[in-house]
Amino acid sequence: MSKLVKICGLTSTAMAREAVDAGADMIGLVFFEKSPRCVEPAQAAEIADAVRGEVSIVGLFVNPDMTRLADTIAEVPLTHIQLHGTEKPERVELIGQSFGLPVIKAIGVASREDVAAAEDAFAAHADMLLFDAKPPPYASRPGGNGVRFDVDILAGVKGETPWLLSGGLTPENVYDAIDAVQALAGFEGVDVSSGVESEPGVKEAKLVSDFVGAVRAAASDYMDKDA
Ligand SMILES: O=C(O)c1ccccc1NCC(=O)[C@H](O)[C@H](O)COP(=O)(O)O
Repeated sequence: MSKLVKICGLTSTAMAREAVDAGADMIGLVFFEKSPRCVEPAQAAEIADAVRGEVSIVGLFVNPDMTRLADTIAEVPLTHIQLHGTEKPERVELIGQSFGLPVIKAIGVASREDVAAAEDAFAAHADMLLFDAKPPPYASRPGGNGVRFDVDILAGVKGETPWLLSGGLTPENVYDAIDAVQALAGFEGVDVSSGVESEPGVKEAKLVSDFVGAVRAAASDYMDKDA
């Protein structure tokens, strides 16, 4: 089955067009001031309008208040909200209900226990989970750090809530990463930011297209093996 590809942290309409033309399913717009990928709502609206209807448009927030969410969503109609902070399960659910949008809850994981705890806590409250590496101690942001985690820790995932794999993925390593998790319950796709950039905030068309190509190849080889 085809897997979702989310390209996160787009900062221009040209990058969004390249991501869509490469075959991405979701694009992420970062509304976190400390990120080099942060976009103002007006800029985000332009980017979203350029590809609306062709791709899901995910707004990424870190511990947002309701006013911030409401103001942003009024200016930039989104298809999904991604929460990448320390939001609690009830808060995740409240945000989803308040805005009538599916919520992707990002979780930094480093052990099997982290994965199990995240599933137990958020299964009934989030529409999708995004397993990411924990940010390194020097990081100025909770995600988009290009850091990998050992995907073997996902082996016991229950998968009641669909999930995306992220954290340090690149066109070179995403095939093997998918191969390792492809058969796991709930695996829905992958998310990338740093690995398809020439510098933070600047996506490189060739890297994006190589990344999507590697994801499609991994899914198709898996189906062939399974047949
Ligand atoms: O991308 C950012 O700058 C960012 C800032 C604050 C919170 C989350 C952020 N990115 C989250 C993403 O969805 C990334 O795609 C994910 O963490 C993977 O990033 P990378 O390891 O760089 O591929």
